[in-house]
Amino acid sequence: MHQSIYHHNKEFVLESGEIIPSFHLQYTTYGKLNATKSNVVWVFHALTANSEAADWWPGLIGRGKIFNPEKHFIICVNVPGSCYGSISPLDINAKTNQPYYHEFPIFTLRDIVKTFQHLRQYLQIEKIWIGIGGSLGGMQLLEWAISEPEIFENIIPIGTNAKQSPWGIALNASQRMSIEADATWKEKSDKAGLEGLKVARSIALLSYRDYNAYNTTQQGITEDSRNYSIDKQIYRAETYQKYQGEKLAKRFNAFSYYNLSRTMDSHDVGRGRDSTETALSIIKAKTLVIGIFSDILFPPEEQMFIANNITNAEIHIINSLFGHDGFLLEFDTIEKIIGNFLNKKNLKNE
Ligand SMILES: CC(=O)SCCNC(=O)CCNC(=O)[C@H](O)C(C)(C)COP(=O)(O)OP(=O)(O)OC[C@H]1O[C@@H](n2cnc3c(N)ncnc32)[C@H](O)[C@@H]1OP(=O)(O)O
Ligand SMILES: N[C@@H](CCO)C(=O)O
Repeated sequence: MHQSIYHHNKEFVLESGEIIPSFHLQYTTYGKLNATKSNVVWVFHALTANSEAADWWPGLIGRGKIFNPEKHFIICVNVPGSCYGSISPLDINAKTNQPYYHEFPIFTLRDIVKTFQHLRQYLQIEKIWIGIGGSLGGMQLLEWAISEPEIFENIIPIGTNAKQSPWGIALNASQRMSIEADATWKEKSDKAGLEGLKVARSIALLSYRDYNAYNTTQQGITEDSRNYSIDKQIYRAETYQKYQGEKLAKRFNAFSYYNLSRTMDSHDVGRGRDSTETALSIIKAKTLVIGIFSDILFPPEEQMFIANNITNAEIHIINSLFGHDGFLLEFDTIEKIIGNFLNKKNLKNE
């Protein structure tokens, strides 16, 4: 594993028209580029992950796995706006000499892809054998496969969409409202909005799981409250929500979260390209779309829409108890589907 930072010390114009003096990207690589540079696997991470893809996708990336550093050159880049090493709201704004905080510009998916294209050129990568990503990662992948259709040989978008849905926007807007309602949110401090962030994660989690998941894992009351009277009992589903909020607040910040949710809401591969369908039809890569039946955030209909509009795309919808988060947990099933796809297409995986 190798971690690096790419510094782009030139002005960068965002889709909004805002100009930033420079940007930097934290990226992690596993394995080596082969002589023909034909073994690149570009992994795109989701909302709160980082560039260390083998850590959060251990069932897919690693020695003996389908994406194997002994054979492949695997790269994952932390998205601009996130808090794991790339340009972020906590960085110093050269114009004010203060952290950006609330002034951090929104990177659209198209802006993110443009920063990745600079990194690709810097690394002298001409072709990407496989691009793969779930959720926000899939959004990056689709946007890139449309803006540079010659670059990707194969793409595997998972649990994602081509345009953020009103449902997704409503969920993100509610999460932003919870951050805005935090009395500390207006403060210029790294810790501003952390209580609101906890609530935001709790709201988000409801869309990452579903009714059955909670029924299966969060029945009943906590051990501690077993002898309490009925009005004082504490429900496991409640402590779960609270715990998940606390857990995120320990490793993330409200500024990155707020901004990345705006990034997601701006997602529309059809913007300025006639229509979403037309945009998807530009993709030339062999495409495997994977969805999850229990995903209520990016439901199977959205996966079918993607597959129906990309020439010869293959689609699989899998079962998972974990809803949307199934893309981070159903390794065995996903690995098998990818393996079959590669075999069927006679794609060498050497
Ligand atoms: C630096 C970094 O860490 S970034 C990279 C890591 N993060 C990422 O990659 C982001 C993507 N990953 C994720 O979103 C998550 O890790 C997932 C979806 C893969 C898995 O989610 P998890 O939270 O581990 O799973 P799950 O929903 O089953 O919850 C289990 C946790 O809740 C706790 N829990 C379960 N039920 C309850 C309850 N009733 N009350 C309180 N806590 C509970 C468990 O003890 C466990 O705690 P732990 O995480 O400290 O071990
Ligand atoms: N659990 C994922 C959900 C977003 O797809 C994350 O935290 O990044």
